[in-house]
Amino acid sequence: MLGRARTIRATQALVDAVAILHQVADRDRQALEQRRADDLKQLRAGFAEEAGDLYEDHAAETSRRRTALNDAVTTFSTPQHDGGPFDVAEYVRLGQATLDTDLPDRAASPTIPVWAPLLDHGNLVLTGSWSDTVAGLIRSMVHQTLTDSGPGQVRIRSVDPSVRSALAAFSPLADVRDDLLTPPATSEHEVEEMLQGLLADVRATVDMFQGRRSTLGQLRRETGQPIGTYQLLVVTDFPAGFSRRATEGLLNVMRAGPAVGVSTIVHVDPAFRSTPGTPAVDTLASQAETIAVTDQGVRTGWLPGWTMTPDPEPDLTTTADLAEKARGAQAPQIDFLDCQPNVDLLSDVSTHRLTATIGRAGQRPVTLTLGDEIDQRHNILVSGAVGQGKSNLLMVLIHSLAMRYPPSELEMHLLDFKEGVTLEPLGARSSPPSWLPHAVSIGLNSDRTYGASVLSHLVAEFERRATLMRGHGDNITKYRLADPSHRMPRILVVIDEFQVLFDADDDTSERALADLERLARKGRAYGIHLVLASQTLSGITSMLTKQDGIFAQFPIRLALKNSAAESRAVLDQNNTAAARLRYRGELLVNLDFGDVESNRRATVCWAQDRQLAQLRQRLCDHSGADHSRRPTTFDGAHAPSLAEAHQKLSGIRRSPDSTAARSALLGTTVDVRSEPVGFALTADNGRHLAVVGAGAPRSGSGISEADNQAVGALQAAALSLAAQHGGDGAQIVIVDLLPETTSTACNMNEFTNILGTSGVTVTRYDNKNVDDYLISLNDMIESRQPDDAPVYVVAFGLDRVRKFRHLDMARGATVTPADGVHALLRDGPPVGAHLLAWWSSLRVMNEHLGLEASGTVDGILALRVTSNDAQDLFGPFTVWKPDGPRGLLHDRVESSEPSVIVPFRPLMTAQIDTVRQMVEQL
Ligand SMILES: Nc1ncnc2c1ncn2[C@@H]1O[C@H](COP(=O)(O)OP(=O)(O)OP(=O)(O)O)[C@@H](O)[C@H]1O
Repeated sequence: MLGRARTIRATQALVDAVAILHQVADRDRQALEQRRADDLKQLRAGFAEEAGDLYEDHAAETSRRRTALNDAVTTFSTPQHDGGPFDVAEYVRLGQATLDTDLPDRAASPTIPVWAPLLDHGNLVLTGSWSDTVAGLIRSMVHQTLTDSGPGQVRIRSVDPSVRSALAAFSPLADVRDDLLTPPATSEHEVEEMLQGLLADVRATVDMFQGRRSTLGQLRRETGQPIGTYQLLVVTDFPAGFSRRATEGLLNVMRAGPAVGVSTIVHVDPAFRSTPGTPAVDTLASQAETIAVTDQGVRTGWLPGWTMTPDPEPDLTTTADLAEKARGAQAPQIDFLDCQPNVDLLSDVSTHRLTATIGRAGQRPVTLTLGDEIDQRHNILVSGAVGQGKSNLLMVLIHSLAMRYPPSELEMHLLDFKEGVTLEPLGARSSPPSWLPHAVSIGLNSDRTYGASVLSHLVAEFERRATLMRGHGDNITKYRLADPSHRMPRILVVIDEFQVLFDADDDTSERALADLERLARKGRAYGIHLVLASQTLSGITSMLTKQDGIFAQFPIRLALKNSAAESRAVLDQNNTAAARLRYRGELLVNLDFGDVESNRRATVCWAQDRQLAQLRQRLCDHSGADHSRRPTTFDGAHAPSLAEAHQKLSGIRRSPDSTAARSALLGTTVDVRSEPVGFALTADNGRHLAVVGAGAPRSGSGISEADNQAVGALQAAALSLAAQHGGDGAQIVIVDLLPETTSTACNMNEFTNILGTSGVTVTRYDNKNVDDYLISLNDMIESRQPDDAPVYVVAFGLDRVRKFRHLDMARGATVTPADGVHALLRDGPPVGAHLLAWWSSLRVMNEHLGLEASGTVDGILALRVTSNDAQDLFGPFTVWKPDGPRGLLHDRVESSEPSVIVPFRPLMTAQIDTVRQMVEQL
């Protein structure tokens, strides 16, 4: 602002000074001519002395005036720019002008800096044959336009039919954003197209002015928003390449453009002839200030009588810096809370609609309405390239809604498929409570299985609602109006990077797509609204359009800056406007399925993490921070700890009935409820569990032995069984054949000690005595009675038994360890004996089980096994690519298909005391 005020004052001063100087110059010239004549006369008359004085007087006078003028323009020669987005190069400096005089001492002539009005003010027409001077002047003007305007503010377009490539040095800008420097138009057709595009831009901005007489700069300053777009069109060798239509277009752009941010520099080469019937060059010149480059020098139309010496060309190597600045350009921030309307916290009802305020367009708030019966806009599609403000936009949308509606009016399911922490603070881990009370489930680092399960949960909810509503109208509004006591919150489902759901061509993808389609088409009636966000929609559009266009159910399109291809994907085939956005946080709001006519530019308000946390704290306070309503958080990258396993045990009470089935807890479901998953150990034959596959990746994954999933699953199983039995005489036999490093990393010693405090009898075997123990199982099973207290053999690393089928005759053995294990497998469950064992290799497990025991194990938990092994285990159609902490659990009796679980982590060193205390309190 300051810079502009100074610029205006300085401009005025300059104009005044130049006017004075013109008068002076004219008077001087007349006087000079008169005096010259007199001089000659006098000289001839021999009065040489007097003539000398006269010349001296003139030199002194002009020097005095020059000093005064230079003083007047000093401010102007150093324009003030604060580097903000509102800066615009209103004037560009061309060089120094010297007053044409016939004085013998030209150095004594006055000189002034020459500034040309440009953006927001006018156009320039530069005539002269193509030369270094012409090229230099053009480059200098473009360079200043870019340096003196806010970064990324001005787009340069060019018409270059003779391929002069005068602007080649600015090409780094095109790498930042293809619209910052578009390829030059060279053919007549391209020139016409470019001018049509510019005219459309001009018209769109004129519309935005709504009849106000103003310039774009004034409008921006008034609104505090970088609305509209500044563009500089550079034409070389006019009229070459210009058809009559293009010339008329150019004239229109020159006439109407400057006030709305489009200025033009036209180089006219007198060597080129115009197409007959086209407006003459003079007509162009009437819309511009003129500069003439001739052999006699450079003259400007606005300083007649002065000759200009152009400034040296600027250092064009700095264009890379300009490009870098443009890359980092950011919209002015609009505070999230300032942007929100003045409504009471958590006081709105969602019977008719949901309303959120996400930013501003000029001074007007940008409000989105979902679910309204008249507008029929129910779902939102969001896109934005990396780092363009998508996370912020989603957080703004979520929190704007959360402020208005209480959780009884609005519930949310939030899913994030990218590795990120955006949603994490919304989960229930925070203290004091600052989670999002509206969130039912939050999926961080979600995987496809989880995503698909959220969608099927929502489909189930939708069906539940459909049944409820029967007889009360066919949509949520009617249902709620029919009887105000009907409580039915609307549900908002936000899925960031949702395309990940369709990454593979498999069952999960198919299921997810089918559910998503149902929700998108029918969910609206039941108050379920989808917000799907993505960086890269273009890859999946074809897939989604094949399904009869899911996107046709998403009237609201929100596009942050992205490539032209993405812009087409999120908006419309003909709509590349998102590629021309300039800032992070600048948004194209389109409420009409991406139709190009409905584009509206806005700036998303900016929500700071701390501000949102405080807001959520207030929301938690207001809604009573009902702990039973904490969101369930599923973090795909993390396995639940044993301490959490223990918390989940609170649901599994000790049963006084000793014959009741006990459940060995192994992990949690990959779904909205994130529930404990157990394997029931009943007295039926086959109730054993085999864990198979590597428990941790071999190397380089960042997952260490301390996270060994096989150990974690079996520790949780043992701990949960102990919790269910306590002191009823049950036994847990730990067979620890783990390599020492794994055993130590997973705190097996501490774990066994803790288990011992639970009331069950714990015994432990290792490599040294495992053979004898396994052999003894044969007799043990034979001697047991059905009423005996259960015994659970929990074997960690059974494939490390070296002499599994070895009959040790030397010691008089009559059975092998294999016989003992087979006896347990075959006959154990009816007499309360169960095996839970881990083999890291499927081959070894098959060898161990052999024909004798095949089919005697109902439960298989596969960890890191190959796809072939997974198909051997679960059937030829199984797709299993374990990535992260996941296991595929199949209870062959209970279900026809395996399901994905997240196995618990082994006992962590940091949790030893916590888990010990928990077990002591059982
Ligand atoms: N509306 C906005 N106003 C001001 N600054 C913003 C706005 N939106 C984003 N920014 C700036 O851009 C940065 C990136 O924003 P954000 O994390 O939302 O981007 P993103 O598109 O989600 O990025 P990514 O996909 O890479 O995680 C923010 O840290 C902030 O500095």
